[in-house]
Amino acid sequence: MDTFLTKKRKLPTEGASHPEEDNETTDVKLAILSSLHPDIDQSTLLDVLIAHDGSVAEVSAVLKSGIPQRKSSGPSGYQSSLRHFAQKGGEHDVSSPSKKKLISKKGTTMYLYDPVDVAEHTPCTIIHNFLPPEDANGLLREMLEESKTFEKITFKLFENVVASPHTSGFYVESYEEIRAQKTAYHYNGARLTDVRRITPHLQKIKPTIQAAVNKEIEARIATHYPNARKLKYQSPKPWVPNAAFVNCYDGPKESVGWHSDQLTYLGPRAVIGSLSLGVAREFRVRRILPKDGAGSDGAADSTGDAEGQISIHLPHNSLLVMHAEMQEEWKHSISAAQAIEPHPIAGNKRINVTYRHYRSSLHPSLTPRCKCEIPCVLRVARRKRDSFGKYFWMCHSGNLPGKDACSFFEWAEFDDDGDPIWRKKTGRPSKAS
Ligand SMILES: O=C(O)CCC(=O)C(=O)O
Ligand SMILES: [Fe+2]
Repeated sequence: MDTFLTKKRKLPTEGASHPEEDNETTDVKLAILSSLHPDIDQSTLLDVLIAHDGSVAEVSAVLKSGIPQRKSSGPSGYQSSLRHFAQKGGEHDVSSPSKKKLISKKGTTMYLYDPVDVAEHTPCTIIHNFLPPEDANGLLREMLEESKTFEKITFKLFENVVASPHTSGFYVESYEEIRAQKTAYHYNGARLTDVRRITPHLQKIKPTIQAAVNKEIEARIATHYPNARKLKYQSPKPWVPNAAFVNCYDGPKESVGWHSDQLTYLGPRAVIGSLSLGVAREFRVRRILPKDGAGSDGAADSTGDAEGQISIHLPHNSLLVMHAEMQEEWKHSISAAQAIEPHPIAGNKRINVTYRHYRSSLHPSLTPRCKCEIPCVLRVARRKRDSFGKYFWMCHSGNLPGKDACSFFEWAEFDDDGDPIWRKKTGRPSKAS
């Protein structure tokens, strides 16, 4: 358990009810709490401390009111819910997550383990022990074998070519699709060379993933979206994955930096089903706010990071659903770990499979081409309040070493279901199917 916690991290000082607590380090606070509550283990105390903005007095008061103890016999990563500890506003009001009192403050990380907490505080839902164990292990073994030939993705960062801090593979359903991926699709301005046919285990679990993700989407709409209706631009059709990206993180230092997933082929309000296998790691999410606008608590700053990070614990055989509000409004990452708990099958490795739905209406033969004659990338505006959330097409050859992006820019239009509307006469259909 301790392997997932960074004990040296600082807790928030703002909002502490006793100013004298401000200069205490986390370790000192934990030591105080430990001596007051010897029956509660340190990592649970740490989570409660974070949930209460680092206030020892507040935590102690809450704990005295009688708290269920952390179960030591649970699976790796099990923790009692924050619900037992954090006194939050609007806990039962799930219709609008924005109304809830935020307990993740700027500069801090809130650690979540319980699926109810994840659904409440993030744009994700998580299902633990998702597949029958033999299916999860079968897929893990298959992907560990596949990952021996995975490569790092290289991309241009300013003028340098850098390699992703993990390796990956990309799987589609047919040889025809492999050919299309290699000839028509572009990622960061370049074509993929390593595209693979879906494997027997990836294929076998696809219907289970599909059914679960659709169920989670329905539940999300019913409980979290205004008037219990799908979001504008979200597809009304059932989610049917037709591609899978597989990542392999070999050891605690392998990671993926802060990003949101490219919407070019998934379209607006995309939903992604993400299965974790092997070593448990931390998935971090943070909300993006316009740099010139105030956040929900009026605390926007120049980085747009007004609410702090939330860390979701991803154990072996857990399915994380990234919902329709995620890619546009949040960023995510897999942070490097201080230490990991080796997995009996995977050793130090974590395998992550993200199932995605590529929209036929966003096939690169239909989307705008820039002056470099490359199909454009679809982005969402996030810098300014006025244009926040608007989609646009732009050149992505600036991602290629030795090339600069051309000046192509076009606002993107979508119908209510997220399929593109083409108004200009550029040879594209007036409305793609
Ligand atoms: O490994 C994960 O859980 C996330 C991977 C990811 O964000 C991606 O492939 O885009
Ligand atoms: Fe991602």
